[in-house]
Amino acid sequence: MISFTRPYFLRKALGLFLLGERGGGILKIRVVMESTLKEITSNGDSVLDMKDKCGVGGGVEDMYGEDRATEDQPITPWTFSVASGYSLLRDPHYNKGLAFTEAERDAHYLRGLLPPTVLSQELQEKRMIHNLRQYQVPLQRYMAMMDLQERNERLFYKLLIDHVEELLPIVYTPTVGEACQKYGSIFRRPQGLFISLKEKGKILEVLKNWPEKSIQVIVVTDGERILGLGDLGCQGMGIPVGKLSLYTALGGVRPSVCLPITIDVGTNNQQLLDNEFYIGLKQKRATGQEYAELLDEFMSAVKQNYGEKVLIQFEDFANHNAFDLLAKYRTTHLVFNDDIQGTASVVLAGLIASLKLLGGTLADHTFLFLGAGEAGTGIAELIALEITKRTSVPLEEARKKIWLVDSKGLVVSSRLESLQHFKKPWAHDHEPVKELIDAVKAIKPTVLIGTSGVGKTFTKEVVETMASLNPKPLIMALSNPTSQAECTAEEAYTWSKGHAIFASGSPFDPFEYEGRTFVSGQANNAYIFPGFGLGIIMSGTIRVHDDMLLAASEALAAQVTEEDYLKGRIYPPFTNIRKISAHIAAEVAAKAYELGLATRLPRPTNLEKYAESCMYTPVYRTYR
Ligand SMILES: NC(=O)C1=CN([C@@H]2O[C@H](COP(=O)(O)OP(=O)(O)OC[C@H]3O[C@@H](n4cnc5c(N)ncnc54)[C@H](OP(=O)(O)O)[C@@H]3O)[C@@H](O)[C@H]2O)C=CC1
Ligand SMILES: CC(=O)C(=O)O
Ligand SMILES: [Mg+2]
Repeated sequence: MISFTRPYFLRKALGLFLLGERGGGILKIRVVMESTLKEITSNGDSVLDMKDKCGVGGGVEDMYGEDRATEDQPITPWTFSVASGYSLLRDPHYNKGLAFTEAERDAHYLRGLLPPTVLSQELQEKRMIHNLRQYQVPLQRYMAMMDLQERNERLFYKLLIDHVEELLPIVYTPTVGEACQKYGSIFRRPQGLFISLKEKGKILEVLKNWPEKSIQVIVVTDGERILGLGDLGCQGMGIPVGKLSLYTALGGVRPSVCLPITIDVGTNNQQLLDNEFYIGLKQKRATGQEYAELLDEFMSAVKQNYGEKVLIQFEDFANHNAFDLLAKYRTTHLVFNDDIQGTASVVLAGLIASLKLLGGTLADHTFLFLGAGEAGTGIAELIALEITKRTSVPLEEARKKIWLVDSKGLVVSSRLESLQHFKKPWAHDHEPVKELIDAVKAIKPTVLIGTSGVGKTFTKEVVETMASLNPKPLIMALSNPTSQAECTAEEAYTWSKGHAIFASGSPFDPFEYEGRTFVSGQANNAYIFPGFGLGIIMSGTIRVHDDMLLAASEALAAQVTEEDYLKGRIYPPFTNIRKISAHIAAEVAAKAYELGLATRLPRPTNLEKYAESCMYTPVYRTYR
């Protein structure tokens, strides 16, 4: 006997609804009128509810991506089959392990394939976290989490959501950095698509090899600047995988619509090229036209395969490509560079929040950055933009409050000729200064931000000087992973004698100084991109606009409570992140509607409730 799954909404045509039902390798299509929709569904949401919830591209009728291909555009014929028995246990989307009920074991040919005990998801979760805690080495925990993700997706996400503060440092920075460094050795099964130079001319076909057809978010890297660890080539795949698991866990974007991609154009990392276990192309990086052509083919193929409204997040590209890619595609595609834009938004949120502790307005402060790359100049520009919005000071003037130091020293006008284009707006008039400490003494910043990718660069003298210049110096050590942090929480609090307000890109444990416990915030774009992406998807937004980044910053800053301030933190804890993400999503979507960039019409009245209703929850579903 073939058992069929619950019907699901495929498309609406001529006022009728087409429902799909899967069973025994057969896709049954039923045509019904709207009035009968409620009757047809059994457990959980009605099909009508599903249809009204957020769908691909934020639209309703293309929920399964069927409508986005034009009539004359070739499509791939594909079929559904129902997993049952052994293959059901091997399917991470549907596997529930020992949580299959007696009835499900009967209906799905599972008898004898599982031991007799039936466990609840809660008990499975308790056992899993207990097992994870037995591992002393973070990389072992990472591997156990990845195994779980490949075995039982819902349990993975439930565990991650319920233990977010504990597990974020495992699936994300800092441990994901080590995982990328060792990716060749720990690689088991593909978790995303690898598109290398070998696939040139065939990228559309490669995209069609991915099992999911309706994709809403792609995180793509070319592996050249993985965190502050440099060029890790193809092994950078850990980053898109990790970022997308946060899209789901923190932002509630369904895992099936997320696609991690690594573009492999070679690597200039000689150690990897010499390593027999390296999994990528063993050649130096392609550059220039060869690189541009591959990226262009990729961008076109993505749009052709998934439509206008797929969000493409560029992640950990080196700055010599990142700015150009963003500039090239921001008017033709829905693109977002997390390192430039997401980081800017999260740091601006922290700065807005910190004004409660520091006093004054943003325009009253002076900012000094160590590092003038993607993160540094991205943040600098958004601060300047926010100042102009709030004060009507022209952008050029606002920029003068912001100074950057790169590997050659302070960015000043006498260096203008030789500066990369993204540094030029920051080349103010000043005599050359070589060292950071001298720049601190000369500029007298109230805020010091590290985006250099180089650890230990905020020395004792630097922090002490900041503390001598300011009653409450704001110090942000943003570089990841922990080994690359410009200073630790302990150093910031000790050297400033407990006066610093501190935040870092990778997390630090609370630190006790002279009887007071300081809880530093994590200034990481993980606060922003999941909610930002959700806001874009649910509203069917077609382009990213800077005002949406400002809206996200203000939404995040508004979530910092008195209790957080008392502990010295300028970011809320991650424990509330799903509520925070819904709030960010709502504000981002509201801005998109205001700007006329949102296509999901009519606009839902209560965007925050709508965002919450769109969010994936990983509790097990009942199988009939
Ligand atoms: N917390 C967060 O959410 C995020 C953190 N980051 C972290 O920020 C770091 C930088 O990333 P990104 O901006 O993309 O990298 P880039 O390579 O674009 O920029 C690095 C900048 O640091 C400068 N630099 C390097 N070494 C030194 C040094 N010894 N002294 C002074 N300046 C130096 C470089 O100078 P030059 O231009 O002269 O080469 C460059 O301007 C990484 O560690 C990354 O993990 C990034 C994004 C988000
Ligand atoms: C957090 C992040 O995106 C980075 O360090 O690159
Ligand atoms: Mg990044």
